[in-house]
Amino acid sequence: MNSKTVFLASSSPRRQELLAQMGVEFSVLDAPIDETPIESEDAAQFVTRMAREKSQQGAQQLTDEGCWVIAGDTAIVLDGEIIGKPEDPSDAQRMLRELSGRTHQVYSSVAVWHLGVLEVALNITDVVFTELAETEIKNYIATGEPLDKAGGYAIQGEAAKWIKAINGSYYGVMGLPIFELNRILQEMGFYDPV
Ligand SMILES: Cc1cn([C@H]2C[C@H](O)[C@@H](COP(=O)(O)OP(=O)(O)OP(=O)(O)O)O2)c(=O)[nH]c1=O
Repeated sequence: MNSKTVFLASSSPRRQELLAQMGVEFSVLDAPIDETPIESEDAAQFVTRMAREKSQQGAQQLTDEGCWVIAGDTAIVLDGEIIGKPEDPSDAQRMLRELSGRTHQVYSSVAVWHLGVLEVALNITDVVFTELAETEIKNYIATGEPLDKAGGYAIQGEAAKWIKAINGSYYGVMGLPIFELNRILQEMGFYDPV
């Protein structure tokens, strides 16, 4: 049992579910930041900066330096271009048409803040999508599932049936690269020695 005080700076139910799956006990913090990419940065720089800023924002709300603050960010990358979350159903339709029959990358970062030290890791996973018919896209959008997800789909939801293969981390695609997070926590001395 680990008695550390942990905060997850995220409103994402997926990140909450995956951190709980790791066996970490935590409270949730709302850490809103400006999520606009800077023109000069690439996808890797963008998603790692987002996770860093979310965890720093969360840490600023706390008075106890000894707390642990975890945050993450997930973006879809197609032909080197970052695809964020759809703004509305027609934006989701545009994204799913673009992803149809192609392989894209999911960039998923995780950052941990503790005692003023910040560590960040990035997972990049290839996702192979089958060809999608217009009616499939329409019906999927009607479920509401795409709207709060990067790229307009959820691997853990109905979109699972369209994913031929992934090369990388399922948990990264879902929103929290668990393996990388565990490694950072080990390196930062989160776990009690056995
Ligand atoms: C690709 C993909 C993304 N997603 C989700 C994970 C994230 O919640 C979301 C990406 O948006 P993010 O901006 O990374 O996160 P968020 O706004 O949901 O939460 P917060 O910033 O407060 O931490 O997309 C899935 O649930 N399944 C998937 O297959």
